[in-house]
Amino acid sequence: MAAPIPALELTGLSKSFGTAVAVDQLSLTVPTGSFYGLVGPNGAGKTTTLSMATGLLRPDAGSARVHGVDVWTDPVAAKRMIGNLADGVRLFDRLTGEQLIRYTGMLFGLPRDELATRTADLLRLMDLEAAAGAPVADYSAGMTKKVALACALVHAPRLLVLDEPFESVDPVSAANIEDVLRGYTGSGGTVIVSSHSMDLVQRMCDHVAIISAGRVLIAGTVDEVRGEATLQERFLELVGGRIHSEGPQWLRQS
Ligand SMILES: Nc1ncnc2c1ncn2[C@@H]1O[C@H](COP(=O)(O)OP(=O)(O)OP(=O)(O)O)[C@@H](O)[C@H]1O
Repeated sequence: MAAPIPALELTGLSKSFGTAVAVDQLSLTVPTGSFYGLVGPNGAGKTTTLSMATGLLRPDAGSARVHGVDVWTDPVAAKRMIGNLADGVRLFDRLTGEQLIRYTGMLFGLPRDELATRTADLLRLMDLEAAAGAPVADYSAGMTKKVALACALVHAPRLLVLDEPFESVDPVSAANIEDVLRGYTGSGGTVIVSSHSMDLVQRMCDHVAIISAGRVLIAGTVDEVRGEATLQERFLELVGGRIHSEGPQWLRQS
């Protein structure tokens, strides 16, 4: 029997900025229906990888396929299947939260009635109903993150690519979002999420890849990767870089 087509398949992805290699022949297979965590130290290449995987940044080499569709040769078909919460991408923040979600849904050609229902559902889910009529420019960091996440969900994509989705999000909203994402993967959707929270990845994800210096150090199910240790311990063991110190002398207060 032929192997099932993965939700996301990255093959030999590479990207340099000048002489600095950000992503170095990175390959990764994200199975359909998985909740996949991408972790790594600052500057490891997570955002660069996800930007190339979602059609935002052209790779120097390699390919990205979403459910078998090449992101760079057939971008329209691929992007229809992707919901993307990207790091550092500007939103049309003169729009209100409600307008921004509706506008995003319109770009995907959703019918007006359906869009009204989805927008209302998403505003409720993200606890943004009270702020729905305010311009996104006036939102807090966490509210901005939540409205961007709502935009990523509105067209019910088959693959969700979320760069640090819980950063700045309050615990109640995070728990609500977590429930929705679990329901989504339970129904066959796929999530790939980058995070610095090992606890969150260990709790939520069934697969994880640890990347460092633009390469995959290890990838597999969370249980395979962590073995007998916690994910945090495994991460520190593989990535290194701990400085066992109480800080410089000049900082000490006594
Ligand atoms: N537009 C750019 N121009 C120059 N260098 C860049 C650019 N984008 C990323 N880099 C470099 O590429 C490397 C990988 O960056 P990237 O943002 O992908 O890391 P990251 O794993 O997402 O880090 P963090 O956890 O800090 O968000 C870093 O060395 C960074 O300085």
